[in-house]
Amino acid sequence: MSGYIQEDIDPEELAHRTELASAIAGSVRDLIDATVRTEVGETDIAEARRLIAAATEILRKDQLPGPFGIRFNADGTKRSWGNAVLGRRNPIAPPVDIRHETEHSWLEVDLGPQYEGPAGLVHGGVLALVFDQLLGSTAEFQGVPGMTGTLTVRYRRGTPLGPIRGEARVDRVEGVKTFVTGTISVDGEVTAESEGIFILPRWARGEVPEAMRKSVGEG
Ligand SMILES: CCCCCCCCCCCC(=O)SCCNC(=O)CCNC(=O)[C@H](O)C(C)(C)COP(=O)(O)OP(=O)(O)OC[C@H]1O[C@@H](n2cnc3c(N)ncnc32)[C@H](O)[C@@H]1OP(=O)(O)O
Repeated sequence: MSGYIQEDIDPEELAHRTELASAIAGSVRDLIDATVRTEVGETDIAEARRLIAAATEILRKDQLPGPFGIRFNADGTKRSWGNAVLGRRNPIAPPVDIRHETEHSWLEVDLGPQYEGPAGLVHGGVLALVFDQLLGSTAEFQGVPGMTGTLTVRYRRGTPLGPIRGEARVDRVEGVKTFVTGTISVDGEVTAESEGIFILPRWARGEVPEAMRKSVGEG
């Protein structure tokens, strides 16, 4: 499966690259927030655009020919830096850190004004995005990974922008299908719930490298 790249990098160098990735993405996240909420006038907008164009030109000096993909060391250590939810180097990603316990997985993340849907509330598609990753990662961690076949979300009440908590657990496994359920809550109150069916695709059912197989559905 293309897009999965084995790329052995020694731990010290990897820590350095991770720091750089997080730093540039953090700066751009700040820029996104500043852009959404700016009230400055035409002159400042023109000046900001000139500086952004200069920064873009610097980053364009050396680019990947396509998306980042999923890169892993021989030991299975994985980098999904382009992932829309987890991606360390993707300013679109909050980014989310998913924690795995024996029975369940969880995350806490602050969703700011760039994720707005209804006034002051998180966009429903963004919540679906977070669920997709949380539930998919939960299936992967439990050793029953898959790609999202079906994801349903029930929005029980509006989710205010700000800190949210997500939790998920595997409900059951039927053959190649893993059923995962989860909730998103704010201040202990559930605002949305979800069920996902994660299916181990045909290409991953045979002999594929373990690190790649473990990545299916995790991103
Ligand atoms: C490439 C990089 C990877 C790695 C990708 C990693 C990135 C992941 C990022 C986070 C998660 C995502 O967003 S994933 C991206 C969004 N999802 C996708 O793009 C998936 C697109 N769809 C597909 O690739 C495929 O349709 C699959 C894998 C879902 C299923 O195809 P398949 O593998 O051929 O399945 P098949 O053998 O026919 O069926 C197996 C069983 O599942 C049932 N089944 C089949 N489809 C569905 C379905 N949509 N919803 C429910 N159930 C279904 C069948 O009835 C059958 O049940 P029974 O007869 O056994 O009872």
